Amino acid sequence: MKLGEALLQALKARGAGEVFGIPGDFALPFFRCMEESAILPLFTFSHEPAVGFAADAAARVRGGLGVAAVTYGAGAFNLVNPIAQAYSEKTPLVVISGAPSRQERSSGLLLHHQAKALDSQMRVFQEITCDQAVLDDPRTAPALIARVLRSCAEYSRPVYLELPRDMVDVEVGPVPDLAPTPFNAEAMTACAAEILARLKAAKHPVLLPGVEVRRQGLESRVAELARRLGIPVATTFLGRGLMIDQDLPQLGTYLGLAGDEAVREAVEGSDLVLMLGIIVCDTNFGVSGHQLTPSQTVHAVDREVRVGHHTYANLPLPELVEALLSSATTRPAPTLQYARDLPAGLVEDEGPVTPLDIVRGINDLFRASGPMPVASDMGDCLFSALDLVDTDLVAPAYYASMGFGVPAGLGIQAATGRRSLVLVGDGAFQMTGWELGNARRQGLDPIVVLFNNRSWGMLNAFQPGGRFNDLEDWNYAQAADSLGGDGIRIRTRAELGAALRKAHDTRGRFQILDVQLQPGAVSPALQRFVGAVQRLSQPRLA
Ligand SMILES: Cc1ncc(Cc2csc(CCOP(=O)(O)OP(=O)(O)O)c2C)c(N)n1
Ligand SMILES: [Mg+2]
Repeated sequence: MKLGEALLQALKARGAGEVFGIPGDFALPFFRCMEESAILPLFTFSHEPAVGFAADAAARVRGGLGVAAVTYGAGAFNLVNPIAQAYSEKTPLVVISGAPSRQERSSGLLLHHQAKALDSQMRVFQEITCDQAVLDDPRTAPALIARVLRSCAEYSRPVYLELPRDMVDVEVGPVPDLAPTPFNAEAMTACAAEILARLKAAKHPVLLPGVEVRRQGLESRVAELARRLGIPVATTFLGRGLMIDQDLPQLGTYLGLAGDEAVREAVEGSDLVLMLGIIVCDTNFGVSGHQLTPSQTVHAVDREVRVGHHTYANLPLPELVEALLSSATTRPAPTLQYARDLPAGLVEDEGPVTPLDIVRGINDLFRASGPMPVASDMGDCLFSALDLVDTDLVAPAYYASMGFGVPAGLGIQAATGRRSLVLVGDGAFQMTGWELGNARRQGLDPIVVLFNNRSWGMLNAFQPGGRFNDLEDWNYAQAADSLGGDGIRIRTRAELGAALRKAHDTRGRFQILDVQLQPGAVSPALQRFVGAVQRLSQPRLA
């Protein structure tokens, strides 16, 4: 089999559903191979950041691997930011970069697209991926592909494959199926026993599932564990949208001082917080009223399990969950006091629209017509998304790069066939919103709700008064038609309600709802975060 085809077959066999990419001369043979073999559908964009964001969202929403294919140098370096985000937020994403041929590398010439040296690109990607390989030898390429793709899945992090353009059509053997990386079964048993003993002794245990639970397809098994152990479940800022389809004793989303006080007390006052696949970062725990201590937590992430003050190495999360389930004794379900009533009932009058009105309108639409998968960008839209009804939600809630929303909405529909709803601010839309021009030819038609406050408003909320945050209004609705979609400017709540229903009923063309927000109008969630940060920045009384 040709190396290019062997690689595509191996990706498909391991859960990839499509490739997102932009070609270049170093990648032309691989793009031709993709088109002629049709092993995986190819979706192309106009700028590589969108390629990375779309591949990231595809992996998050569907599971399996996301795939981003680019050319060497100018293409791959454009991809660094989205891959850094995928690394930080633990998305299993495969970067395939075309590269100079073996003959070109030994020509003695400086090659176009190269940076400092021919392997500079590899060195950059070593910082934002968990495994890498150059496929420059047909004898080793299949085994390298197998190893790197296994790392991608087991560590739920991006990986990097460099594919010299003269290698794509070289005959290779099949990519072997590798057994999972082994682990110490005795250590797994001991670890599970120790966790269960701590849970048994705990009076108010809480389970916090994190992104690894979604990335490794463990939501139903973790839900079964919560039910079996009778432990209430809380999600985090980054884990918003997790466990929504599970019949569970759900507390809600833990946001520290910026969230629901009852949820905060349940988590911070717990004598055992079981954190499975959680990233312990500032957006998850930065506004905590009380920082969780090792004595009150068990934390499993990145194949390590920290129990109190000691750590078990190389214990994969899926097997840990099964080990806990196999020995867990059934305990009664917790009596839950917390049921959050989410914003709804948009008043469709002539009043100006606020971010909370947008949430009300979307929640009304989802309750009337069924939820859509949501992609949120960074900005106040991300905080607004916290108050959406339960639905599949992908959002950069930790690395927090702008530009994610529209490409992610396109990636969701490419990967699942489900039309997405995108939440994006005007600043982030200016970065990647124009990728909507690639929607129609590829059969994609997201609904884009644009929070237009004519500013980098979130920054104003944290540090008011900077004129440098002001933006011009580019009249995004007017641009829609030239890009192949429909757009409408919305000034009142009545216009918002009607536009959401019309957009939902219009298929085949993307929809831009350019919602004019009053300057300074922010979501309650962002207001709570700003208040919590200010509260924590006050000198603490001794
Ligand atoms: C790639 C990148 N560059 C800068 C920044 C820093 C930033 C975080 S939030 C923000 C303003 C976002 O403005 P927008 O209009 O989209 O949304 P809103 O605040 O609701 O008005 C900036 C510039 C980030 N996070 N990513
Ligand atoms: Mg804005």
